[in-house]
Amino acid sequence: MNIALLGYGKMGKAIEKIAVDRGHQIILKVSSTTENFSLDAIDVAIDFSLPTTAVANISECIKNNVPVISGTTGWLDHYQDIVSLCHAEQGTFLYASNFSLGVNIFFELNKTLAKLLKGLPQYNVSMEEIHHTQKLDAPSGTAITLAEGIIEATDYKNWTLDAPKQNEIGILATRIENVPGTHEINYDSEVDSIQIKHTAHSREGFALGAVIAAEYVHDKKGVFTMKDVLNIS
Ligand SMILES: NC(=O)C1=CN([C@@H]2O[C@H](COP(=O)(O)OP(=O)(O)OC[C@H]3O[C@@H](n4cnc5c(N)ncnc54)[C@H](O)[C@@H]3O)[C@@H](O)[C@H]2O)C=CC1
Ligand SMILES: O=C(O)C1=N[C@H](C(=O)O)C[C@H](O)C1
Repeated sequence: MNIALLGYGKMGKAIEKIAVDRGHQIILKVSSTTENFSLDAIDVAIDFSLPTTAVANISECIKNNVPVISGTTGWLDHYQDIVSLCHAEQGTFLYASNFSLGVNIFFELNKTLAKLLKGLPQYNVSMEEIHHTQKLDAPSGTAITLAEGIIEATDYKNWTLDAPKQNEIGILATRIENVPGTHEINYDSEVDSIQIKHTAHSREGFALGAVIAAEYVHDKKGVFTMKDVLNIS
């Protein structure tokens, strides 16, 4: 496939390596210094840019009939606008807060654990996400997806970065130099604790999942998620 990288930072570079190893060509790299670009001859675009640039990048691809996947976090207030645009233009779009195959399994484990603990109010849930110090958004997109999974399965209503009130999931966002991404969910009662945790050892897992997702969508139409890619029902 001919791939456009919309964002050529830490993730763009990790994706380039894996895409080339899998036989693809990177024919466009867009960064903050790119003034104009053409999407001619692009089979699929991969957006890992900034919270402030993702919506424009994704819209441009959809309007030019170029399938696009995005891993950029921090822009999700506009997710439904993008879904509507994609349907209106009969385009192709996939967003994932985390492309790691392991994290997508972890999302399912999280929902199963939440369902199991729904009837046991003595367990109080909380979450910690740890990332590198350059990260622009907090909490992470992954932590928001995890919290939404718990909210869907239980009586919790919201997540918060502040001290949690009744029915709120407290998220602690910690920033430490060079940490690629760690997410931990804790259920604490007076007598014991249950914890589940995913630790990324590098960005390679995110990048591999993104290339696999790009390969999946490039010849399809519609709005997809990693559940479609991984055939999770
Ligand atoms: N969904 C997932 O699996 C993952 C998501 N992320 C997210 O991906 C995004 C990028 O992460 P990193 O690569 O670590 O950030 P980064 O800061 O290293 O790279 C961002 C790049 O975007 C470029 N950029 C600026 N304006 C642009 C524009 N208008 N169009 C295209 N590119 C532009 C910058 O020049 C920079 O190279 C973040 O939102 C991060 O949270 C990061 C890792 C995994
Ligand atoms: O910014 C990052 O680095 C990451 N961002 C994503 C998120 O916000 O969840 C995914 C991953 O944890 C790394």
